[in-house]
Parts: sequence; C-alpha cells; structure tokens
Amino acid sequence: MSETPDMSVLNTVYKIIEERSKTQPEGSYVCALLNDPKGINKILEKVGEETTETIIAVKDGDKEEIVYETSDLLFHLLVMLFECGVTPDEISAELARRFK
Ligand SMILES: N=c1c2ncn([C@@H]3O[C@H](COP(=O)(O)OP(=O)(O)OP(=O)(O)O)[C@@H](O)[C@H]3O)c2ncn1[C@@H]1O[C@H](COP(=O)(O)O)[C@@H](O)[C@H]1O
Repeated sequence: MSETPDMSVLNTVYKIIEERSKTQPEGSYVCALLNDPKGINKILEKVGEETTETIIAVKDGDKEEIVYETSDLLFHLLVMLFECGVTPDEISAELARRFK
C-alpha cells in the first residue's frame, strides 16, 4: 500500500475479528483468544500486558517500540470490544460527541 492507512484500519481489523469469530479458521490467534477457557479474563490479561509494554516503551522513549506496542494494545482492545458487543463506530461517535 502506497498511502499511510487512516483510522478506518481499526474498523477493518474489527471486521476481520468478526469474520474469524464466524468462520473459526484453524491457527487463528483471534479464535485462540475468543475460545480461551479463561473467557474474557484471557483478553483482559492481554490488554493488561500490552498496556504495560506500551508504558515501558514510552518510558524508554523508543518510538519504534511505542508504535509496535500501541498497535498490539489497540488490536487487543478491538478483540475486547468485539467480545463486549461494542463497535469501533460507537467509540468514534463518543469521541466525536466530545469535540469542542
Ligand atoms: N493485528 C493483529 C495482531 N497484533 C498482534 N497480534 C498477535 O498478538 C500476539 C501478541 O502477544 P505477545 O506480544 O504477548 O506475543 P506472544 O508471545 O504470542 O503472547 P502469548 O499470547 O503467547 O502470551 C502475537 O501472537 C501477535 O501475533 C495480532 N494478531 C492478529 N492481528 C489481526 O487480526 C487478524 C486475524 O488474525 P488471525 O486470527 O491470527 O487470523 C490479522 O489479519 C490481523 O489483522
């Protein structure tokens, strides 16, 4: 892709998560998270881990790591939102409501 993707990439990733949940392909990391016997706690564990790794990257001032770990965090947040039945559009609407 020649252009830098905009925030709609989050919607696309969410749609892939939805699709994985429906089709349950073998080897899918999303399915491994969604089907984990710990349920939502597994996803929350990952959100916690990725939050910590993002904080460490920021403390280290390592821009490349900040981009990498924040992407991991956003991805796991999208899986969490999917599991809760919340869409990225609902988050966008809430953020837009706060514009001033
Ligand atoms: N964006 C991501 C994405 N970001 C990170 N990850 C995975 O998230 C995990 C990050 O966890 P860690 O850094 O803790 O690494 P780990 O050692 O594997 O961790 P453990 O789970 O083993 O504890 C890694 O396994 C990464 O591969 C992702 N896995 C999938 N996606 C998206 O989800 C889509 C569906 O993926 P599959 O379900 O695998 O087909 C893909 O097309 C991507 O768009």
